[in-house]
Amino acid sequence: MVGVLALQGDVREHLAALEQAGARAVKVRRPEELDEVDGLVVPGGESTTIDKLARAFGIAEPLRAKIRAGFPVYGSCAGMILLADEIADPTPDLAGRPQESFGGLDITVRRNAFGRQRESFETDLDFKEVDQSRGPVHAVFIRGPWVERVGPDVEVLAEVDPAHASHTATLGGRSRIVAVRSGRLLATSFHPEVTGETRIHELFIRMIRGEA
Ligand SMILES: NC(=O)CC[C@H](N)C(=O)O
Repeated sequence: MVGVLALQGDVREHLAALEQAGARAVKVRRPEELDEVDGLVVPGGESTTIDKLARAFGIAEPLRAKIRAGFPVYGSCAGMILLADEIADPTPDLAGRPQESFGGLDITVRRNAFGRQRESFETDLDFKEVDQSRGPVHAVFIRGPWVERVGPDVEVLAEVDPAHASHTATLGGRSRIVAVRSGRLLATSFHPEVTGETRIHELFIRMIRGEA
């Protein structure tokens, strides 16, 4: 059974995508519920809000500990930010306390890297570790982050090619990393759960089962 962290964000879409990819999926909000699932999806939404709510619900620390112990987690968009060990531009809250992440992935992410809402875009990606015979992965980016640094144990699964994006200026003429994996942690800057694309969730389910 796979959980979706249900504090804020597009929880329902991830539950549906997991079911479509062949897993049973449930919402997870409380620390006890973490122990009932074999892996967790951290959805897209607003990473500062999810961070604050996770601390308020007392689930941030238990989740950090589980991640350190090898628990499989897939983070999409805000979820990628929450899995990153380092946020390039952490937003402080009203008390001046900087945004925190759960961490686990040895990467540095930049929030809203492609620009604001109106710079949201879609593109096709070559995505490693998924069935290529089903074509490229169509990716929707909604105020997504990109990955600015990857550690030695992090595998890059997909990059946005500046030639394919409407973002030549933002990208500065270079490709940007938008999907990574390290051990049993998976993260994408984009939202496969909104396009009917099931291969990323299928990959995550295979990772949980130890098949990928
Ligand atoms: N679609 C998303 O998840 C956007 C992420 C959001 N910009 C953040 O920084 O948390």
